[in-house]
Parts: sequence; structure tokens; C-alpha cells
Amino acid sequence: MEGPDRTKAGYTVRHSCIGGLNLQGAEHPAQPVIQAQGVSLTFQTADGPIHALKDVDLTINQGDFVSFIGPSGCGKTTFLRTIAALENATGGRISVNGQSPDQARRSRAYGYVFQAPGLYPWRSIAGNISLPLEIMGFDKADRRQRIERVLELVDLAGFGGKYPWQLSGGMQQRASIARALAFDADILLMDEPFGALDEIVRDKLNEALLDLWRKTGKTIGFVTHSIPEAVYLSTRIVVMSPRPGRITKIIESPLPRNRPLDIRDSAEFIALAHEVREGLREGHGDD
Ligand SMILES: Nc1ncnc2c1ncn2[C@@H]1O[C@H](COP(=O)(O)OP(=O)(O)OP(=O)(O)O)[C@@H](O)[C@H]1O
Repeated sequence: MEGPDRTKAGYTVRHSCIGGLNLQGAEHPAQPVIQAQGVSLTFQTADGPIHALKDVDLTINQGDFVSFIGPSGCGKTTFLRTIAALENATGGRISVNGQSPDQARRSRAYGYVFQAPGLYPWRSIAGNISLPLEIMGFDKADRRQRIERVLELVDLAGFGGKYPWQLSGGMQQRASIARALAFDADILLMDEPFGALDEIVRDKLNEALLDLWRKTGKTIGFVTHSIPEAVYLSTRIVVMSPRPGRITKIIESPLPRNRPLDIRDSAEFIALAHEVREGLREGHGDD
């Protein structure tokens, strides 16, 4: 397991964000955005306590793309939900932009994408994207502008008037990403958003997400079961293990931020995938 010093230490990122665009080449000190220190979460159930998270230490810096991977029940979703104040840690501390998760939720610090698109069938795609904006009190003209911008970002320009059932599964998931992007939070939390999609659609969405991340410089936390997906997308890969749910390894990616899909055939990619697989195997051995 990586020592806590490594996970807590700052490091430099090779990009900067100006006007929402991600420019490569400049050296800037890492800005911690999400910090977890000794985070534990125990669910009390009729069958006894479940230690969904134990002593999780992790720092996610601005512009990081961090994937969480591990076998079912290792606490990936619980950790993401705890960052988003959808669950409360029973021990330790989490800060998001220097605030508690609850304050961060109220200040709309992040967008959250669930495993299923969760679009309302009686609202058009534009209407679905508009809903959180309406709740937040954005005026009509602003909403219209934002909807257009995010539909373009996820390559759904012109589909705002369609209803969810008129779109493919991949398009619906892109619409749900657009909804999470609409209020322009710097952080995007994504819980296995492409898990239910076929390989080809998933490849396309992976490429689109990476492109969006490069363009916007957002900080992304991403849950996945797929080693290639984690390796293709991430700047860091967090390997987790169950009983109790914990981090067993953190792997920094040496891959460049610009990644065509065929990078998956490169020796670096294959070596990294191997390292993740080994990490998963080691974690499993601890059970
Ligand atoms: N609300 C809850 N009440 C009781 N136990 C829960 C609750 N939510 C999660 N758990 C348990 O906590 C553990 C971690 O669950 P979690 O969903 O975070 O794992 P995961 O790694 O995301 O799994 P998967 O890959 O299957 O989605 C599991 O044992 C799960 O059954």
C-alpha cells in the first residue's frame, strides 16, 4: 500500500486554467480540492455493522481525474457519496473546496452523475437540464444559454427538444452529464456513468469525457469497474479493497493528458493496466 505521505503530498500539475480552458505546459503548485483524512463510515444493519470505509486518506488536486476501482462492496460509491454529502462519515474529515461536504453541496461545488441517466420522461432533454437551474433560480435567458452550451459540450447540439425515450442509452447518459455540467461546478463526481453501455458507445463517451475534461480543466472523481477505462481516463487511479472498504494503492499515471484511443495499444498503457490489475489482486489477497 502507498504510504499516506505520498497521498497527502502536493505535486505539480502540467496545466493551468484560464477562462475555463485548460492550457498545457505551465507549472503550477497543486491546489487541493477534495481532502479526506482518516475517513470511516460504518453502516449499522440488522446483520451487524458494515465497515464500508475505514481510514481513507486522499487528496484530490485541481484538474485531477481520479478513478476509483475495486471489487463490488469496497466502498467506491460510498466514498463518492460521502464527498457529495449524500452519506455522512462516521469518523475522520472531508473537505471540499475548504468547506464541509454539506456546505459544498449547498454552494453547488460539484455536479453528480449517477449510474443511470435518471432523466424525467415527461420533460424534454432541455427541460431535464433546465430543472436544477430552475431550482437554483437562474433566469430564463441564462438557462437557455447554459443549456445550449452544455448540449454542445456533450455533442448533443440540436437534441434539446427531444424526449429521453427518443435518445439512445449513450445519448441519455450524455444528457445526464450535460445536466451535471449546466451550473458550471468545478468538480464533477461520476458514479460508474458508463457501466451499462456497450463497448463501442463507452469508448466514444470515454473520448468525449476526456476531451471535455481537457477543455474545462474540471476536477473529476470517477467510479468504474473497468481497468482499461480507469487507465485511459485518469491522472491517478485509486485501488480499493473490501471488508473493510479501504484504499490499498494509489497509482499516478505517466500518460500524457492528450490521449487518443489507440494509446491503449501502447507499452505504457499496458504496463499501467498491469499495475492496476496487480494492485487489485494484492488487495484481494488481504481479505
Ligand atoms: N445504505 C446502506 N446501508 C447498509 N449498507 C450499505 C449501504 N450502502 C452501502 N452499504 C454497504 O457498504 C459496502 C460498500 O458499498 P458500496 O456500494 O460503496 O461499494 P461499491 O464498491 O461501490 O460496490 P459496487 O461496485 O457493487 O457498486 C457494501 O458492503 C454495501 O453493502
